[in-house]
Parts: sequence; C-alpha cells; structure tokens
Amino acid sequence: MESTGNLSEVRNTKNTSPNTNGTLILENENALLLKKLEQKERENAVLLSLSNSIASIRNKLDLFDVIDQKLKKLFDFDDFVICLINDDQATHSAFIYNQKEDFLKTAGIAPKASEKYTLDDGMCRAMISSEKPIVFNVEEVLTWADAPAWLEFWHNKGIKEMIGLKMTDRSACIGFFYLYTKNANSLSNIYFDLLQGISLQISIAISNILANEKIEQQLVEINEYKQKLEDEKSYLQEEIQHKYNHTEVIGQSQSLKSIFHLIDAVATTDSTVLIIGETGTGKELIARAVHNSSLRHNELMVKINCAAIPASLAESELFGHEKGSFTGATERRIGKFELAHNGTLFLDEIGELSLELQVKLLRALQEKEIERIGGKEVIKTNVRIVAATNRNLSKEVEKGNFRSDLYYRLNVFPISIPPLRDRLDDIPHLTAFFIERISMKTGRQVNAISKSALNKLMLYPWPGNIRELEHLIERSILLTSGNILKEIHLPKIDRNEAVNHTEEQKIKSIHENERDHILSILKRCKGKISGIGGAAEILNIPATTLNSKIKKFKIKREHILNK
Ligand SMILES: Nc1ncnc2c1ncn2[C@@H]1O[C@H](COP(=O)(O)OP(=O)(O)OP(=O)(O)O)[C@@H](O)[C@H]1O
Repeated sequence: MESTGNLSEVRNTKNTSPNTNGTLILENENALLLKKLEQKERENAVLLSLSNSIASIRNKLDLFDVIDQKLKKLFDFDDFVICLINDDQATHSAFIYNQKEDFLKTAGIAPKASEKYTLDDGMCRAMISSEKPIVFNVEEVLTWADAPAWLEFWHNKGIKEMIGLKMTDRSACIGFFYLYTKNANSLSNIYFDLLQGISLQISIAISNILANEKIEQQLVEINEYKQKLEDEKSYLQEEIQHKYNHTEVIGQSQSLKSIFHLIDAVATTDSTVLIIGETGTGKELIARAVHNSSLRHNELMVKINCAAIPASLAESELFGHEKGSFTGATERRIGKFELAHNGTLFLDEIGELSLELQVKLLRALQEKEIERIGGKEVIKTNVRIVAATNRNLSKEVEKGNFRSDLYYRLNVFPISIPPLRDRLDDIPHLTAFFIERISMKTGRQVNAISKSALNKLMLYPWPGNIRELEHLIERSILLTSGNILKEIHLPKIDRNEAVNHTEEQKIKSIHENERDHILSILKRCKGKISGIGGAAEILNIPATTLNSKIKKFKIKREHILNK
C-alpha cells in the first residue's frame, strides 16, 4: 500500500529521534501511531476503492466480485452471503452468494435465492436488535433451539465463526450480511465500525441492483408489449386487406330474427358459442356480431381457419413458438391465442382440427393457459371462444373424428344458421344490399333488379348460400349496361344432384307437372303464399290465383310440410 505525505512525516520523525529512555517511550508511541495510521490508511483505501467500484456495479455478480476481491484484503474470511428480507416481511432469502460452479458442486445443498427462511430464528433476532455486528460461534449456535435451518450447511463446510450484521435502508432493516471463516477467533471486533461503513455502501449497491433489475424487467415487458402491438398491427392489416369492413347482418326472416335474439342473449356473457351452418351462410358475420355486441368489443376478434393451415403449423399458429424451437422458427412468434388475450378467438372450421390439436385446444380451454412451442413459461390467457363449423359435429364424434369432451365444451351455446334456400324472404333484402354495395365498389350505376330476375334468384337452390349470391350479383352487375339488373347469370345446376331420378324418368302430364311445380315452390316457401318471398311472388301470379290452384290440385298443408 502506498504511503501518504502524512505517513512519511511520521516515519521521518522516528528515524531522527535521540536514543534515551524518554525518547524510547516516544519512539514506541510513534511506532504505535504509525501502525494505527497505516491501518487507518488501509481501511480508507479499501473504503475508497469499494465506493468507487460500487458506483459502477450493475448486477449481483459485479457486487459479489467487488466484495470478494476488495474485502478479502481487510478481513480474513472464507465466504460471505447477503440475504434480503422478502416482501412478506416474515422471511429472508439469499441474494448475493457464491455461485461459482466448483463451490456449488462441493457444497451439497447450497444457498438458493428461491429458498425462504424465517426471520424468527435466534441469529436474525440478535442481529435485528443489535446496532453492532455480532460474532457467532457456529458450534455454539447449533446447540440453540432456534438455530437457523441453513447453518448446518456451513458447519459441514468447516465454517467455525461468522460475523453477522443487519443491513439498513433509511433505518429499516432490509437484510443481513454474513462473513464466514474456518478459523476460530479470527474475526476481531476492531473492524466493526469499518464493517458497518462497508455494509452501508453495500446497501446502496443493492438498491441500485434492485432498481436495475426492475428497469430490466420493465424493458422486457415493454419489448413484449411492443412485439404484441406489432403482431396485432400486422394481423389487422392482413384482415383489412381481405376481409370485412362492415358487420351489418342483412335479413328479416323469422330464422334470422331468432338468431339476433340468441346473439343478444349470449353476447355479454363469456360463454363459448358454436355457430353451425353450411358454407357461406354468414357464420363469420354472426361471430363478429357476437364479438361486437360483447364487453370485449374494444379488443381484437382473432380468426383462425382450422382448415386452411397445414397440420404441422397449426400448433404454432394457435399457441406461438420461441425462436429456434423448430426448423424455420427464425423469430419468436406469438400465437392467435395470445393475440386474442382479453378479446375473442374465432375458431373457424373447427371440425377440421386434427385429433392431436383437439387435445391441446381442450387443455388450453380448460386451464386458461398456454405454452409456446419451445417455451418454458406458462402464459395465462383470457379468451372468449366462438367456434364455427359446417359439419355435424355430433356425427363426427360418433365417427371418432371429433373428441366428445371438446364437443361438449364448445357446444355450450349453439347457433344454427339455416341455408339461404330455407329463408327465401331474405333474398330480396340481401340482393338490394349487395346491388348497392357492389355498384358503389365498382362505380356502376345499377340500383335495382327486375322482377323476373329476382324470381330467378328465388328459385335457385343456392348451394354456396349468401357468398354465392354476393358473387353472382357482382358478376351480373359487371355484365349489365343499364341501371336495372335484368339478366342474372346463374350457374347450371347438375340435375342429377338437384332432382330425384325416378321422379324425372316418370313421364308426367302438364297437369301433374304444374301441380308438382307449385308444390315444390310452396315447400321452399314453407307454405307462405303472399308477400315478400311468398310462393305467389316467385311464381309471378296473384296470391288469389295461387289459392284457387292449390284448391284445384288438392294440395294440403301436410303435403307442403312433408319433405
Ligand atoms: N346476413 C348477411 N348479411 C349480409 N352479408 C352477409 C350475410 N350473411 C353472409 N353475408 C356475406 O356472405 C359472405 C360469406 O359470409 P361468411 O364468410 O360469414 O360465411 P361463412 O358461413 O363463415 O362461410 P364459410 O363456411 O365458407 O367460412 C360474406 O361476404 C358475408 O359478408
């Protein structure tokens, strides 16, 4: 250690003193003074270097190294541990300790940050009530009834003595600082003041580390949040590009009114909704209506089409993956479940989900938590499920293609959407709606449809339902030059599929043909004779004429209802 100017002055005095009795005493006093000065100087140097190093400490490892290197110059100790009192104020846990691999290997059950120890032991109590550091003899403490549980470990490692002192922050005890030594009586109390000064500096370093850890944690959260926002943004951009910008459900048929009633009843609950209907009947539109009328309407409704994703990617699509979790996973990606957190997850074509994924989906629904592929943490999710299918799921359960437990979990509140051919009275409203929307989109001036064209629409069986109607009107508008849609370009229906063979092969009279035609229209209109979507309108005859034909052909109610 280097000397200061003061110290060399003391040395010079010593060398020039005369050799008499009086001067001998003076010399001894000088020597003692010199020793004390040197000691003080060493302490100051260590304190100074400690406070310099502490200013740059960022994490626990830095602090461990600083204490290990700098303090060992002053004190004869083999190990040390810093414990902090936990938030519960009843326990404490190791915070800074030797984590070097060779130490952990030889140590057996080494200190662990996750382990909590009571504050109600003899050593803690003694330290909390003392303003000074305390020297503990390990063997003696082990005989106490309230010896700490962890002391046995240090005893087994050959520790004989330890100094313990409380660490404070604005006079509140925040933890303890222990120095351990294998030599008995080596920890002299002449350093106690110094040790207290050091412990104060360490407390400051710990506050900095905790503040840093908090900032780092917040940074991680901010980054995760940022990532989530980016994911949401790109998801929404994708949706806007190829999907709805309207959520209007058009139609006034009795069946649609019943569906509106069901939506009102279920929307504000968190119940799972299962929408069943043929392709193009508006299942997604209804799902959106459920979401928009729910308390989650300000959050996302995230759609996943179970039929459109390859089985190998479906799990990642639903639950996400960590970077490097499989070949091709070059970036971390959050799944649709996480994306829909606090919102609605719309599982379209749920009947197409593989049995393997059905198990995973069921678990996610039951536990309300998911794990990303390759991820270690469990992520809590709060998601409302709306599923849709064009399959008969109970039949799929019977066939073993769909798990019954998942079916029952999904089938809490089923909504069935009838095909368009079973709600003819919606056709005029839907047609008017699509004409207006498509004319606007394409810049055409079409604003109405002729009666005969509408009749053609009423007679067509609509295997593709409303989606087919929408596309057909678009095609017809593009092919029309005036502002009334007169020509409808209906696709040719495969007669083999559409009608019963035996019926067609039988040669019928004109009379029979007329009766069959009227009966089939009446069946499609469910017996409705007059008004919008009524059989008279479709047949283009007055309702009174139709009534007299019904009488003439002896068509009874049971003929109409009998499918
Ligand atoms: N009642 C309705 N009013 C207005 N538009 C509708 C209505 N029902 C369906 N549509 C329109 O028909 C098209 C098909 O609807 P949607 O995609 O919701 O059907 P889907 O049953 O989910 O079809 P898929 O089974 O093929 O997934 C969409 O463009 C939708 O806007």
